[in-house]
Amino acid sequence: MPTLLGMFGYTPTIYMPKPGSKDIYKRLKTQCDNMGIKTLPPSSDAEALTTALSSSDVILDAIFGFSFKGPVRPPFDEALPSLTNSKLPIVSVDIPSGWDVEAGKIETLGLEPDVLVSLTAPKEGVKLFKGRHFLGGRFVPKIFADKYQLNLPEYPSFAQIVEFTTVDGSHRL
Ligand SMILES: NC(=O)C1=CN([C@@H]2O[C@H](COP(=O)(O)OP(=O)(O)OC[C@H]3O[C@@H](n4cnc5c(N)ncnc54)[C@H](O)[C@@H]3O)[C@@H](O)[C@H]2O)[C@@H](O)CC1
Repeated sequence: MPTLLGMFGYTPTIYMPKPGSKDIYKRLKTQCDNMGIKTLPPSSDAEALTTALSSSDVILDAIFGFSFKGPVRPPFDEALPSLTNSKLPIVSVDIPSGWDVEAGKIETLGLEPDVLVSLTAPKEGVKLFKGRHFLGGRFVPKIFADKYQLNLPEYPSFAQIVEFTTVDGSHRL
């Protein structure tokens, strides 16, 4: 994601307090370095994050994924409140960080994003999400969507993203 943002002319700063040990994380970090995208130095406190937030416009939350299980351990137990307290708009990827994939926001530290971009299909835990809600990841074959009654919205034309609408057809917010 940061590499795409860089290509579209944004200047993201990455918060990754513990360098990822998986090969995929290492390769993504190399791509970001090669594009001159800044990563905050690994740290166990949230000071650098708070400083970076003071000169940021929006938070793109991709900290925890659908396999997250609470409670939130350090250093994220400090980082999540810093993100919330910044009052910046938050866009979460797939599931807001700190939310349980099925039970939803059961952790008090869980983020309250303004926008959620669900991938492939919205997860059970975001049923009560009230902000703007988009769906991306347009690769579910109709046979699976029907079989599992995913009830996915129609993507217009060649779009790779679609916004969920309310029952009266208007967009949320
Ligand atoms: N894993 C996947 O297949 C995909 C992940 N995506 C997104 O990528 C982001 C990261 O997803 P991951 O699946 O890597 O996320 P995980 O929730 O598996 O882990 C992210 C990091 O958080 C740490 N962590 C997990 N539980 C914790 C807890 N309770 N307290 C403190 N630290 C904890 C893990 O050790 C890991 O370093 C998310 O926004 C997710 O939605 C999507 O972009 C696409 C597919």
